[in-house]
Amino acid sequence: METIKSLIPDDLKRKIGESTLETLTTSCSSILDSLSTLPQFRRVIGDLTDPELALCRKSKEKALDLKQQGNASFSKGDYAEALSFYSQALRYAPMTEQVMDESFVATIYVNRASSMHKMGLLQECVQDCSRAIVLSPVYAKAWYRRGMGNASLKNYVTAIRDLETSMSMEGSSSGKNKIKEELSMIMSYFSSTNGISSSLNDQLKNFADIDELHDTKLECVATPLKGRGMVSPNDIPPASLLHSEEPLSAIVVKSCRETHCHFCFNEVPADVLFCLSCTIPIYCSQYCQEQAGGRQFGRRLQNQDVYLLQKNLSPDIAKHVMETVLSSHGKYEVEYVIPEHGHECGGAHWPAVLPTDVVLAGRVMAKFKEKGNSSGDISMPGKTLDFAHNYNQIPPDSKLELHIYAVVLSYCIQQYYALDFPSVGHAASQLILLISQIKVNSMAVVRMKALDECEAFNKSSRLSATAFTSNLEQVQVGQAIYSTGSLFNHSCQPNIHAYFLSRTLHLRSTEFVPAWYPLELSYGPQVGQQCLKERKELLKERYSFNCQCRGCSELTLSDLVINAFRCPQPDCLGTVLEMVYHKDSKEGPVQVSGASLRCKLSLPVLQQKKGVSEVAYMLLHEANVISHSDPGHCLSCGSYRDLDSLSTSSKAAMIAIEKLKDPKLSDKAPCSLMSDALKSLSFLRSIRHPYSKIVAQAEDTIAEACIKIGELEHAVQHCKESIKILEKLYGTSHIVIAHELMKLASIQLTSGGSSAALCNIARLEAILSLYYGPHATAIIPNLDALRREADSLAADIA
Ligand SMILES: C[S@@+](CC[C@H](N)C(=O)[O-])C[C@H]1O[C@@H](n2cnc3c(N)ncnc32)[C@H](O)[C@@H]1O
Repeated sequence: METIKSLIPDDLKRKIGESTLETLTTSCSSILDSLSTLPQFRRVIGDLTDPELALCRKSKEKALDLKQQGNASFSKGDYAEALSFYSQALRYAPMTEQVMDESFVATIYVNRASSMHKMGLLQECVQDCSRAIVLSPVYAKAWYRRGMGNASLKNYVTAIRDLETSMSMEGSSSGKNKIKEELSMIMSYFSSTNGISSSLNDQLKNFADIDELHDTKLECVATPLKGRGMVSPNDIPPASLLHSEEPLSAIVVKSCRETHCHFCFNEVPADVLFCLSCTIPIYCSQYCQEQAGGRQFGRRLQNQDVYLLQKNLSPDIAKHVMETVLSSHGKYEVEYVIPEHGHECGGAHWPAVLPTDVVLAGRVMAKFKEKGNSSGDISMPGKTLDFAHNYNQIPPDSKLELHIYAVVLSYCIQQYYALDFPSVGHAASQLILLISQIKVNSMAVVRMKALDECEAFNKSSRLSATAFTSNLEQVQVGQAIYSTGSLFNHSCQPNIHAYFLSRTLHLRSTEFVPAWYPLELSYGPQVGQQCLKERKELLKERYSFNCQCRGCSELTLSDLVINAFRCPQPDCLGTVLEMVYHKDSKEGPVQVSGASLRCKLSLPVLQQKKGVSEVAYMLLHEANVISHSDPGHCLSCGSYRDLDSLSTSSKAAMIAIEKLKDPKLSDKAPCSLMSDALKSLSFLRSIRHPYSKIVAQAEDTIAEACIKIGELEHAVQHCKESIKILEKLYGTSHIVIAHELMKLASIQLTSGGSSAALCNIARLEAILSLYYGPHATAIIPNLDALRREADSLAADIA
């Protein structure tokens, strides 16, 4: 990007920076004229799109080398390392029908299956064997390993069939004898267990998704301040599932490229699959592989295969082979989908290099192209997608980047479709609008992250105090654009909650919403999380709009206390702020200003010692209050504090407390560190407002440290203090409170406070069902384990 930027003359940069929707076509024509003639630009495009230079090409030599390294690791007993080498070998092995060496790929699958069998990954082992069998139905070793995997899974009937099949295909007599031995052992075990088996299907049933019916009507209406928005003509009760939707297009984020499926965004299992044509995407299953790549895995049984099988094998065995191959192939209903990654892997690596937003725009464009847009006009989506783009509000430097990326993307896509991208400004301007639409409307697909301690907890049969010692974290795994989802506006005090199962968006009401009232979700910032000023800045920077939500047009209690100091008067709960809020002179949103602006409160009003929320209300709603209060004065009684020195000492106290987080300290935190932290906490309490978020964070950090050193009673106290503050900032039914309750309940369960824990678990369940309904178990890591523990305790108490 920087190379191309440097090639653009300064006057053109200025013209682009000042461009508006009206002048976009002209600025695009100018950049096309300027770049297309430059040899350096042609070289950059060549590097990105020339298959000969691509870094993502398959290579049988590399696959062979990796397979051998896998064999070496297997021989020395390092099965995890072997698994990783075999996976990399599969990544590089050519797999398209024309060039695939089927027996080579089948061997790697079986070798990987053997490593997984050794590691106890039994289902994954059986799956890899089935993949090998699809490629090479008469491969005796694949049947043998599948039989052994099924036997370990106690699927004895199938295991016996697999081993019989293997025996009938095995050429060597020593090999046949070995299989015979295994077979007789499994048969005798099978008869001794009376044929009890747990089939894979039985286990998979547990994962069935719960589908809720919902018939909420949604309508898109024009709003005075936020463009279009969504409402319902009916009253909506809390916790109603309002909407579910598949994305128009989606892409995995760069940080998750090696860990999460590039189609559904779930973490990949040990038997990870790869793109058949290039080495970039990874998939969790054949289904995702086909949806993204658009090609069938392996090959289907041909007529001559069937003939040969029937000729060479007994009818029973031939039937078992055909059923296995067909069930591995025909597991999913094949519907025509436009492959998401199909147009990207023609031997070029631009999808791995360009920013996520730009590649996502390319995906949307390719979908429109493949949906039968025969005109060859690849600039259609910008016109067709009816989404906001906010082009005029975008900062000048971002406009320049958009121009460059639009030109680069058009060359990349052009290479795959062998189209002549119209080298006119209008086409490029449509692409710019499409990328801007993606920036404004795409959503971050997120997952709740389980922490390391939680994993340990899951494995142990009894609850451990370290189970939920850290907060659950939301991590972004993908970026996706949804047709209806994009019409919901943002609120810092949302009344609906968005979450994702795989890549499907779900929207659920978190409170009662009357008919025709705006249904709004949060694009990120929320009241309680940051103060008004920070929220507004973030939305402006990330989405280029000035937030007009209910949380930003009325000053809330949370905004007045979140970063506040406490009043120096011991009996006053007033708040001392570093900045001053005032209402805009025009009837409109709250403006936030720095120290120079005055608060509109008269001294008599201040002297009445109003509560914080009353003061907040008057501050903005009573036109006659006059401003004479500088920052540093209590909003209730007017008393003064020196904020400069308080800020410095507050930061120093936080640093002392944060030292407890150092992972090197683990459970051996020296006493002096804890006593320093406790002194700092008590200092913070003396200067910060009792509802300040900084105090909540300090309480939380100390609670976690107390758990590490086994001081569970103290941990409970600090955790409770933190929750009390968070309730003031977010409200009592916010999802943040549920996460904290999860931690508190788990400590209480361990420290013997079982009835208090059960109460907290009941509260947490109520909040989770508001936000996630029956999907809570699928979303919140380890919730099931906590529920099991609570159930057994409830039974003990009863
Ligand atoms: C995802 S779109 C939502 C639908 C959009 N209002 C429309 O007409 O297409 C996001 C855009 O809606 C507007 N918007 C959403 N929430 C807003 C808010 N709280 N305040 C002001 N504008 C908002 C902004 O223009 C923003 O860039």
